[in-house]
Amino acid sequence: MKVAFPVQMRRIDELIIERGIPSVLLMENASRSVLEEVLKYPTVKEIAILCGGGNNGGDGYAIGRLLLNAGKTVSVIECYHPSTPDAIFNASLFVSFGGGIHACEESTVESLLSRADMVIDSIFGTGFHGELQGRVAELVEYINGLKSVKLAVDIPSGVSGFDGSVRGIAFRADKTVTFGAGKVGHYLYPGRDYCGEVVVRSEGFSREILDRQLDSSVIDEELVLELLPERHADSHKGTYGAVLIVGGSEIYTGAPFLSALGALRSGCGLTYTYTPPEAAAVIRSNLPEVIAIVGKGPHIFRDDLDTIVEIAKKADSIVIGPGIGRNEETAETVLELLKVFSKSSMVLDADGLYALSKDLTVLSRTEDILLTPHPGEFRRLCGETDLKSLMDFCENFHCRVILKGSSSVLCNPYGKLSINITGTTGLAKGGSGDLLSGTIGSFAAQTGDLERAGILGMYFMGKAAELSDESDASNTASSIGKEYSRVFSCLVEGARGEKHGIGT
Ligand SMILES: NC(=O)C1=CN([C@@H]2O[C@H](COP(=O)(O)OP(=O)(O)OC[C@H]3O[C@@H](n4cnc5c(N)ncnc54)[C@H](O)[C@@H]3O)[C@@H](O)[C@H]2O)[C@@H](O)CC1
Ligand SMILES: Nc1ncnc2c1ncn2[C@@H]1O[C@H](COP(=O)(O)OP(=O)(O)O)[C@@H](O)[C@H]1O
Ligand SMILES: [K+]
Repeated sequence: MKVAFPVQMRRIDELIIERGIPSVLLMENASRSVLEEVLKYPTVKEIAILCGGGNNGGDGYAIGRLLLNAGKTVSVIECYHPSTPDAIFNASLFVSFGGGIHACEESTVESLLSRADMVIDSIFGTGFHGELQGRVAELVEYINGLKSVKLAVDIPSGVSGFDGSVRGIAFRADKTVTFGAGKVGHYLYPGRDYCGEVVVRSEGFSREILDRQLDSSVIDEELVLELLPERHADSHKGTYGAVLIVGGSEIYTGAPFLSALGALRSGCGLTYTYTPPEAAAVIRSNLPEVIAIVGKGPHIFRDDLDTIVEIAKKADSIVIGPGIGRNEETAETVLELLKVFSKSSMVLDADGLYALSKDLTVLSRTEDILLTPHPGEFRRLCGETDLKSLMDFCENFHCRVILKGSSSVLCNPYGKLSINITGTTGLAKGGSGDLLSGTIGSFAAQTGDLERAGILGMYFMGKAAELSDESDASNTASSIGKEYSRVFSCLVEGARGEKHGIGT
């Protein structure tokens, strides 16, 4: 599902208006779709709408008029004077259809809000920046404490549509009705928490313009089915690629095992690991299908370089880092490997990223690398962890990065985002990152495309956690890796349903 940055959405609105649909008609269409969503709550009779001065406020006045016509009791609370032509027009229409407007400073506003069955937030939309302040912040905080149904128009006020960040207070919605396409800020935390259920309504928008203007996505089943490598009856292990995982140390003996589990279970033809002996023993006793090559010492050292390079000749992708540790010689060896493999398809994870932080210039020589840091690791590389910094980093170093979290974002050098929203708190436990890196390495070996592999890997691990029978608290990366089979089955069933018009 395509998603938009606010600036892209503004451009889409402009293009549609240039084609001849008046902006006020776009506003009417948007407001009608909100009306339909409100009418899905049959017990809601009395509604309070907070309106800002921009076009989001304009939507609010139009929604108010439509709700009055639908027989509801409606009060508008004016947070800012209407200032755009469409907001001014719709505010006056609301009044001429008998609507009542209250200034937000009025002392009766709180009791009016507490009486309402539903509160609609039409204060700010995609034009919001900064922080809610003064009386508006006070009212939003008051509303957040009420039991009524809360619905946000386009995006909850206080949430940045660009990156989901919230400074101070924001409206906490049960449902957010958005127009044309979801906004990036709907799907990234903390914004994702404030949106409740996100309903995308695109009546009146042109599919062709949306497709042409937008390249970022929230990863959904449809996209995954498009990207999933096919499996042919007439095939062999060579058809599905080979991955080499380099990692492990005498302390971290399980990480390469988890990474190899991800690789095996996501369909790779051959999985090689190169690890110190203690880590190889774990792999050999748990995953006999893996070709576990044993390193020379308790860590990956310079002495191992030649053998690793030799094995890598058989691999279509290389994962470096799971459990590799922070020994200084190991870090130097990792930097050497990055230079030697500069033309290979590589996933760099965990303490492989620690090694990279010692010399970021190595990135300028790599042609096809995906970094998979969590925010702590990314801060070490970049100094910041916000979305703009991530996008700048990928552009400057011409690389791909997955910034992992409760929502994860894959960013490419051209500012295209792929946002993963699958997953559970069962993944918030040591080991999940290792499982992910091997899964991505496996899909990279199968498809020859790291970005595609990153998208598939994130979705697979998250979906497997969702489908697992284990409770989130007691789930483990090794159990989640074993659930990949269910993800494949679900996708196949979904595809079959779609083919026969059943829907999923
Ligand atoms: N034709 C269109 O462009 C359509 C727009 N629509 C609505 O219009 C919205 C976008 O409208 P606008 O671009 O007018 O943006 P907003 O309605 O979000 O308001 C932006 C205004 O608020 C001010 N502002 C921003 N942050 C502030 C802060 N922290 N404190 C005080 N003031 C602040 C800005 O300076 C600007 O004047 C969308 O979210 C959507 O709801 C829909 O009606 C669909 C059609
Ligand atoms: N609450 C959550 N919801 C969804 N995914 C999560 C959650 N917590 C963690 N994850 C995922 O689990 C993985 C954890 O990776 P990482 O922090 O590197 O862990 P590890 O210490 O196991 O290497 C990431 O892919 C992250 O997106
Ligand atoms: K809003």
